[in-house]
Amino acid sequence: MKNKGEKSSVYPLNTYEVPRRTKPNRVFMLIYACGIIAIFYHHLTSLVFYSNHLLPSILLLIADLVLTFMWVISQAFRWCPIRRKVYPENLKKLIKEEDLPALDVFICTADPYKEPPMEVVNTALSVLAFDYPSDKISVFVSDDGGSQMTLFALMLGAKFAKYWLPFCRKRNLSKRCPKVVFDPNYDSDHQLKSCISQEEFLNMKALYEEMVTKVKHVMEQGYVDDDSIDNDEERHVFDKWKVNGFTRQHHPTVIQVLMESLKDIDVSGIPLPNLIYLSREKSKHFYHNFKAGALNALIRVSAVMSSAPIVLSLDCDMYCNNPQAPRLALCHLLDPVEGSKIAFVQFPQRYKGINPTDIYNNELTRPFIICAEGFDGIGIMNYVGTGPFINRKAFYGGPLQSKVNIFPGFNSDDESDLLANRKTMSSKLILEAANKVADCNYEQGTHWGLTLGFRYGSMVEDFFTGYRMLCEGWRSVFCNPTNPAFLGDFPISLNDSLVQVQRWSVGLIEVGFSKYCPLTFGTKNHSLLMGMAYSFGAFWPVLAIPNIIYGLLPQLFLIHNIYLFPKVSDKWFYPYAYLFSATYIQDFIESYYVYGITFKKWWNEQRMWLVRGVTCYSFSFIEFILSRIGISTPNFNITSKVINNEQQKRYDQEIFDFGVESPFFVALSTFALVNLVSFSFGIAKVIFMDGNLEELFVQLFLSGFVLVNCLPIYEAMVLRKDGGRMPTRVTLISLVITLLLCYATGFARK
Ligand SMILES: O=c1ccn([C@@H]2O[C@H](COP(=O)(O)OP(=O)(O)O[C@H]3O[C@H](CO)[C@@H](O)[C@H](O)[C@H]3O)[C@@H](O)[C@H]2O)c(=O)[nH]1
Ligand SMILES: [Mn+2]
Repeated sequence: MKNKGEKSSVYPLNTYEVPRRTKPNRVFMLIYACGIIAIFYHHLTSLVFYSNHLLPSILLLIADLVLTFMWVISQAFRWCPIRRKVYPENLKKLIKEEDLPALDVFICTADPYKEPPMEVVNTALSVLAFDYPSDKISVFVSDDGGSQMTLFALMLGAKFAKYWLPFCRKRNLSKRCPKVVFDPNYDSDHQLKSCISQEEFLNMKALYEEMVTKVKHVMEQGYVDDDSIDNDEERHVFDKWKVNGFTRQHHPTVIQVLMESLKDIDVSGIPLPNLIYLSREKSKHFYHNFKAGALNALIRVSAVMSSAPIVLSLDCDMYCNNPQAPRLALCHLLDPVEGSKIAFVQFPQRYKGINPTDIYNNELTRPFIICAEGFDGIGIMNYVGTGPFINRKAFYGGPLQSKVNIFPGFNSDDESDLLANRKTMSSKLILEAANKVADCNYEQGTHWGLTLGFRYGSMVEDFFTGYRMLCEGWRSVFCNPTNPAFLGDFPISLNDSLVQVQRWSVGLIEVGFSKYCPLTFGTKNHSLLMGMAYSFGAFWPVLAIPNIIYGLLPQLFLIHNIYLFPKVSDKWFYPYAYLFSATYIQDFIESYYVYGITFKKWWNEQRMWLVRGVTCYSFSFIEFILSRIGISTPNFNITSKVINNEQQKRYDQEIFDFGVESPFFVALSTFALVNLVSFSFGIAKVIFMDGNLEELFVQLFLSGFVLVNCLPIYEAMVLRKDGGRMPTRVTLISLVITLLLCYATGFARK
């Protein structure tokens, strides 16, 4: 690595390095481009002069055009990737502790049954315990599930925090999420053993477990019963749920201040942070815009109650793993030169409990780390929904705006009243104003969702909003400390994982095929490289096209003795062989040597690329088209964070989980069967019918390649007996479709 980011300052807050591979990468781009040109030359000449098989030739040309388009725009990531380093120790030299900026943390939850309230409490406690002045932290939990159980759990969490925060602070614990500290597997951490007496540890654990038991009881009941409540004041809080007609989809705003810095202190006498529960108003008559709507309500409510200049947004399952996180982010946000231009500092999405070879590629190192370093090199970073520290100003317009009105909708008299009353967060005036901005009709006729706050119109509000901020002239930065700042949950079953990626894909396509298409809008409003990099994100799902064409077409035609590629002895065979192997080899070298991804992990990632291509990427196109013609509206299917023991066991043993009768699996099984039939036919032909291997080599190789990728699918169809096997109905339906496809190809011979 070459160090290029050396700052002249004696106490730099951050530097960056340019990896040595950048120049070789650019040379490689040139050679690779020559290979692509050769293939297109061959395509055109063979299409014009010799094509006996017009339809498949055109389809293969389309597949290559899409692959080329995606390759070209993806080069933005390889152009000048960088790796940053931060120096939080220098922060102290530049800014006094009492001058550190205040921080508002947003935590979103939406369903107590898919997102257990104890998870939310753990996440909240892990950030309340940041290594940061307590009275500068305000945590706002948004509950789109409108659940009294979640509020109840947070109430207990607030009581527990009085003990928990001093406990963490006194020992300077490196992990501050109670669930992690009290996990029996965490015992190995010597830090705990060396600095806490066994008695103290057990006392704290007992307090935690008492809270868990109470929450469990309430969850079993489905409501907060009188026995679980300590006093009338608390009882009164839950009266709101007793009103007739209070449902998840239809209820008034609930705002509850659970801890208030100016009033509440912990057991060591230090002020506690602020903790606020918010469930914005929901009405059947207003579209609520899912998470983006929740976040906009949070921006406004927090503006009224605390208006910290820096905002951290987290999903409820993303607990803080590194209490230094705010200081690491400040190393960028307080940078004397660049700081004021930065809209957000993004930490990568990292997960706990990924199995050793990451069978479903949940880690997503390619988009979350490798592409992120590429983005960072062009001065921007993709916003990934959870883990960004955001400059509050960026929600209200570009970096050059002179005065930001963070109280839109209030006149200046109201505004000064609010500021004067700010000291007591739970004052009537503040609560009334906060309730007003959380109303579901508040946004009517305003610019919220259009040019203010989180932008509506895409299921990936994070990708879309971050992108629009950058188009307004902001910069953003990627921060990836060795000790991950946040760790979250991920779907442990294949179907859930595909459902999640389908939602992302729909959201990305919504951006790609809108007037904000990064290829035009981004390029014009920012830079060519940014347009390319963001387009790669927005058009990611179009990889389904080459995937399906290359995964089915040559195979189906092989069965009908039609050969679509040059013979091995033909000189045109070489560009194909070169591009195929160069793509995989480059990808592997980069993954293995630069990012330490083992061969098995890498192979699983390649497999998931194929799997997603035939399932969620393609299905997302169908969903997108259906929504455009008004047949359906995309829905935010919340990923379940509840552990199913049997599924968890299979996941830990690295066994694929099919098990449900999902349309994804019909598509996947059909894909696997076509390749099995084609490969068997090809081999039989070479061995028994004296077929010419030279002629059918490419098609046979492609079938064999997909076949190797699909081995777990055949196993799940035939050999397995457990709950994760391929359902028989899915196998039978796919078999019928496979036979139909093989038969129908006969008609498309010409
Ligand atoms: O109506 C809704 C739906 C979801 N959420 C919250 O959104 C977050 C993400 O939901 P999850 O089901 O976990 O989806 P993921 O696919 O894991 O989320 C990723 O993708 C989302 C965009 O699709 C981003 O918003 C997330 O930050 C990012 O982690 C959770 O905290 C939910 O509580 C809401 O607040 N309101
Ligand atoms: Mn999630």
